[in-house]
Amino acid sequence: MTPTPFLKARDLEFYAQNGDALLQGVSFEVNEGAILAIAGPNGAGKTTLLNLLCGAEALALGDVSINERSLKDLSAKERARMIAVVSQQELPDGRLALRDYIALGQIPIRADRSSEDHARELSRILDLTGLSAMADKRKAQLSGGERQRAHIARALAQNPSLLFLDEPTNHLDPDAKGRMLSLVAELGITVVMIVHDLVMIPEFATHVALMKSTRLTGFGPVADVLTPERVRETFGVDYLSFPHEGRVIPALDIRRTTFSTQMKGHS
Ligand SMILES: Nc1ncnc2c1ncn2[C@@H]1O[C@H](COP(=O)(O)OP(=O)(O)OP(=O)(O)O)[C@@H](O)[C@H]1O
Repeated sequence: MTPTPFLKARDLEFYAQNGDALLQGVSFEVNEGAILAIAGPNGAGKTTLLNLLCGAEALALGDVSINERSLKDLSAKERARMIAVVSQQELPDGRLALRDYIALGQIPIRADRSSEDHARELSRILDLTGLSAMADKRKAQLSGGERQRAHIARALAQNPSLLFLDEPTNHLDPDAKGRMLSLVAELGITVVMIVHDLVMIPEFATHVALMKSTRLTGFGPVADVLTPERVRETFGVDYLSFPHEGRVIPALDIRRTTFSTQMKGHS
C-alpha cells in the first residue's frame, strides 16, 4: 500500500503588501520520515516557503496539510504539539540557564509525562546535542555554535512529529555540522530544513526542493533533482563530484567574482 503523504503543499502563493510575488505555484508532498532540504539562491523564497509550511505566516492562497489535516484547521495548541521550528530569529533569552531554556520546549507536552520523565528526557537531549557539560551556563555565555545547538535541543524537547529548521548548521564547525545533521536524520521524524551548503544534501536529505525567483525549479528524491544541470540552472555554479573512500563527495566550483559581474552574467 502506498503511504499517505504526511506533509502536503498545494498551490502555495504569497504576495508582499506592495503586490510583489514572493512565492508562486508551489506544490509538493512528502511521506512521514522524509528529510526535505530546501535550497536556492539568496532571495529565492526559501524562508517565505518555510514560514508558510510551519504556519508562522498565514496562508492566503493554497493549502498546507499535515497528516491529512489542513494547517488552517489546527489550533495553536495542536500545532505546538506537532510542529517545532528553529528559525534564524531565535530570541536571545540570555539570562536563562541552558537547561531551563531547553526545557521551554517541553511546555506544550507538559501534561504528557511525569516531571521525572521530563527531567530524564532533558538530560538525554543535552547529551545527544553535546551540551551536558554546559547545562548550567547562561545562554548569553554560550558561543554562536553552542547557541545554535541549544535552539535545536529546545525544538527536540518539544518531541515534534514535524521539525522545521532554517539553516540548522549556521555557526557550526564541520565536525559539529556532521553530528547535528546525523542527529536530525536519525530522529525518524519528518524534517524540513533550509540548507545553503549543497554538499550536505546528498548525505543527509531524502528529498530536495530547489527554488529560484519565487518558484520551485525541482522537487523530488535528492539523486533525481540535485544534478549538475539543475544546480547550474538554479545557482549558476558547477556541481562536481569526487570519489573518496568508496563514496562520492560533492563539491561546488566557486570562483572569484563580483556581484556586478554576476548581474551582467544574468542579464
Ligand atoms: N515582507 C516582505 N515584504 C516584501 N518583500 C519581502 C518580504 N519578505 C521577504 N521579501 C522578499 O522576498 C524575497 C524572498 O525572501 P526570502 O527570505 O523568502 O528568501 P530566501 O530564499 O530565504 O533568501 P536568503 O537565502 O537570502 O535567506 C526576497 O527578495 C525578499 O527581499
